[in-house]
Amino acid sequence: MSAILTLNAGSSSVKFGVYQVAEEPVLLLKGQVENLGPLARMKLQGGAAEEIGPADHAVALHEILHAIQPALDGRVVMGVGHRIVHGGKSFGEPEVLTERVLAKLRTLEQLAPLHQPHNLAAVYAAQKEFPESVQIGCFDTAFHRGHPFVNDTFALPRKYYEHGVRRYGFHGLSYDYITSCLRHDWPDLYKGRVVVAHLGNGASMCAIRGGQSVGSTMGFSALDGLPMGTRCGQLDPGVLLYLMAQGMGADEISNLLYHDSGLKGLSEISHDMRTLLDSDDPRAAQAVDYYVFRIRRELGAMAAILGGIDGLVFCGGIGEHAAAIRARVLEGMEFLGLAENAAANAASETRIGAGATEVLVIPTDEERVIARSVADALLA
Ligand SMILES: Nc1ncnc2c1ncn2[C@@H]1O[C@H](COP(=O)(O)OP(=O)(O)O)[C@@H](O)[C@H]1O
Ligand SMILES: CC(=O)OP(=O)(O)O
Ligand SMILES: [Mg+2]
Repeated sequence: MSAILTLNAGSSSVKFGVYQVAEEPVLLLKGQVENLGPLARMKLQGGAAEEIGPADHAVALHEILHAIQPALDGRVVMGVGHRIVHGGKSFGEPEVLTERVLAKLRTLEQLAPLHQPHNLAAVYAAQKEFPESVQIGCFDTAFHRGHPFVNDTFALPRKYYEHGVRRYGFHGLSYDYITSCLRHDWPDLYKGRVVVAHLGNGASMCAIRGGQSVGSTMGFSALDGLPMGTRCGQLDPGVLLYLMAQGMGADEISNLLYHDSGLKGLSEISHDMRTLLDSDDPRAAQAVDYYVFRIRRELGAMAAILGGIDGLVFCGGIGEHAAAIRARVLEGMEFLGLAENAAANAASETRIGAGATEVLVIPTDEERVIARSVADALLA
């Protein structure tokens, strides 16, 4: 009997899944090491979170390889599927991770420093642990490769576009999963105009028409668009010029924008939405205000790109669990047909809208999208 393992190294967690190989893979075990840092937790689906002490991505991976043994129950891991955040302009489909492909992906590490090095480290670890298995890379950027030119470019001299300075967009595996749910359960919505808000530790929004991405708030790197746990979101490039003129170097600026900004930087308290919502510190309230303001602003932009919207979907850790944030995003949005069904929202039900535009909460499942791609490769 054979199995598929999926590994999804995010900026604050490593999520994993074990599946029985089948055209629609059968889930055997799912879990995550979350809150990476001094107080990381291992959480298996259906179980309570267990403190595992300090863990970075490497420790998390080690713990995961240990935790999956009972679920494998003697099954051989035939394929390991990896979330690879940046596929650059070359990769629009899942790829077998040969040495040639990996060499290309290493050149993109600088564009996604919170993810790409960890994604690739997981590949090397899996190659070692499961030498007989095929490694498949599934790219966050792939879902957006069909963007129209105006949404794929910056207004820089053309040669930069040719060199790959483009608006790639990310969270594509999540959008792919949400789109597959719409196709299955909400076929009319699938054919229509939908905005998906993936609000996790990283956050972005995507405009989807007929199942195809036509716009994303994220751009060249996973810094652009919405503010995130520790990332700044959209920033006037003049700020960077100013900081450089003040004597800050590239590494220092990178650290500022990726690690010390966003909710953490604005609140000076935490990157974690739960902590901020529980706090009565005015700085926490201001950070949340800014977060909501930017989501609402981008919602307007996405609706304009689509020429109106038929549905809004919330997903990601915050999108799935923070009813207060969803309520504030929907407030006063009647001009887009959006209204909140307060009881349904408070209970995080699937349908939380009370207006003409459908509003859904759909738990995303990047692991399943990865597992499907591995199954396709194994069964081809
Ligand atoms: N009940 C909750 N209320 C508010 N925010 C939550 C809740 N549960 C999780 N979150 C937020 O979700 C974030 C993690 O989202 P997730 O999508 O799992 O992260 P990642 O981007 O690492 O994949 C946490 O930083 C936390 O702020
Ligand atoms: C691309 C990105 O920001 O991913 P995550 O939300 O997992 O950090
Ligand atoms: Mg994530």
